[in-house]
This record gives sequence, structure tokens and C-alpha cells, in this order.
Amino acid sequence: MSVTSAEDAVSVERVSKTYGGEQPVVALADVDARFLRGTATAVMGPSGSGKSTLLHCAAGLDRPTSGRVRIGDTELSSMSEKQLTKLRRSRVGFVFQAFNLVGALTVEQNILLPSRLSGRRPDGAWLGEVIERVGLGNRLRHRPAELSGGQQQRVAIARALVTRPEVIFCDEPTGALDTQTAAEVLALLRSVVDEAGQTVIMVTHDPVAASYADRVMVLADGRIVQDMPQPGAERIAEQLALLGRRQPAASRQPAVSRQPVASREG
Ligand SMILES: Nc1ncnc2c1ncn2[C@@H]1O[C@H](COP(=O)(O)OP(=O)(O)OP(=O)(O)O)[C@@H](O)[C@H]1O
Repeated sequence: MSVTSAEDAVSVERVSKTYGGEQPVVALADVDARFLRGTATAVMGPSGSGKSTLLHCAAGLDRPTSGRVRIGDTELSSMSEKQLTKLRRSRVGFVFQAFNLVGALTVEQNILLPSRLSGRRPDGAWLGEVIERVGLGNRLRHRPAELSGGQQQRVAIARALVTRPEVIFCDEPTGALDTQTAAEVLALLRSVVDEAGQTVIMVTHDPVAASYADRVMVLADGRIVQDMPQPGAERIAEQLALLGRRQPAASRQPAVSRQPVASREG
């Protein structure tokens, strides 16, 4: 059992998640994990190993079947849907592979959307800093369709940062980007940890993306099977390959990527 501390941005304690239906699927089995403030963690593992489920349970987007999730010292299991929505709007940020920007809004309006939804006035100085950090100062009046993929993801990161969330959850943030653009986005995420002291939890399939993290956690069959402090991309790739060899062939099939429902972000 994990012991939570004030240093934990997020902790999950004995978390299990079973999806019902005719053939129930155990997506997470008794997972214990703590994510320290001011660090970046990459969550990796074969397709179907439970990465997105862990991210969604840790972020309050989904409820575990059993176990406890805390963001800071707030326990999520006793919260109503309304309270969870409020928590998601004010205390966590999300960055998804598909950017999930609102096409009809400008870059600036997209960045300000979480503040508007949570009814809080954005802090002007922080907004200016976020816009400068993501390098979008000259694009504020553009619409997402007028931007490159990397620029759109930078808007999504700015949007995730604007409410100064305690944790930023990223699901394959570089999955739709080319190598060079991915490196820029990862450097940006790294800088929000190093310079703004924020906490990033990122699901990724890419060992290079994972090598930007302070720690790499590997899941298999709904359990944490590796927890590596600062492994390089080569070691990560090696460990994943070893794991791949141990997996039955059926679970190595690439799955169609499932995107979270955009409206659940709010
Ligand atoms: N809504 C759902 N209903 C039923 N089963 C589900 C549901 N969502 C996920 N699963 C199952 O739970 C298991 C874990 O899924 P999850 O999406 O967390 O894996 P993942 O590691 O993120 O996979 P990928 O890398 O392919 O996105 C899988 O067997 C998956 O088929």
C-alpha cells in the first residue's frame, strides 16, 4: 500500500478497473503509484495494458472500480460528478493526441476557454508568460485550422497551463506529430516541469518521448511491471522489446487508438 505525502501531486492506491459486459475486462489490477510534484512521468506498455485507463482514473475522467485516487490531498472517490467536473476545470490540464481545439474559436479564445468555463478571470501576467513560453504571440487571432500540427499542440499545452493546474495529463501528446515537431513539444513540456514546477503524467508509445521524463513506468496486463528513474531511450526500447517477447501474440496486435471524448475534458 502506498503512503501519500504532501509531495505527491497524484497518488493512486490499490486502484482496479474492470469494464463490464458479457466478457468483463480487467484493465487495471490493484495499481499503486505516486507521482511527485514537479516531475514528469511517462506511462508506457503494450497496447491494451491499461495506460489510458490509468491516466483517466488518475485525472478524474473515469472512476476506478475500487481503490483510491488523490489529486494533492483531495480524494476523488467520494466526489460527485459536479465536483469532479469542477476539479478537472481548475486543478488539472489535459493534452491529447488529437489536440481537441475548438475550430470556431481563435487561438487566444481556445487558450482562455478553461478560465471561462471555470468562471475565473485569467491572470494577465501568467497568460502573457504562457503565450510567450509556447511561442504563439503572433498567432493569437488565427484559428486552429490555420496552424500546423505542432502549433496546434502548443495551443493545447497553453490551454492546459493557463489555469495553473497542479497536474497536466497527456495522452500520446506527440502521436500525431513528426519527429522534429514532437521534439519541440516535448521540450516545451519539459520546460513547464523544470521552470514552472508543474507535474506532467504522459502516456506514450515512443521511447524517445518517454526519455524526456524523470521516470518511466511500464504497465502490462493492468499492472506496473517496471518503474525506471531516467532511463535513456535505448534502455526503454530494450525493456519494451523484452516485455513484447513475453506477451502472448494476441496482446501485441496494434489497437486502433481510442480518443477520449472531448466533452469529458470539461
Ligand atoms: N470502455 C471500455 N469498455 C470495455 N473495455 C475497455 C474499455 N476501455 C478500455 N477497455 C479495455 O481495457 C484494457 C485497457 O485499455 P486501455 O485503453 O487502458 O489500454 P492502453 O494501454 O491505453 O492501450 P492503447 O495503447 O492501445 O491505447 C484493454 O483490454 C481495453 O480493450
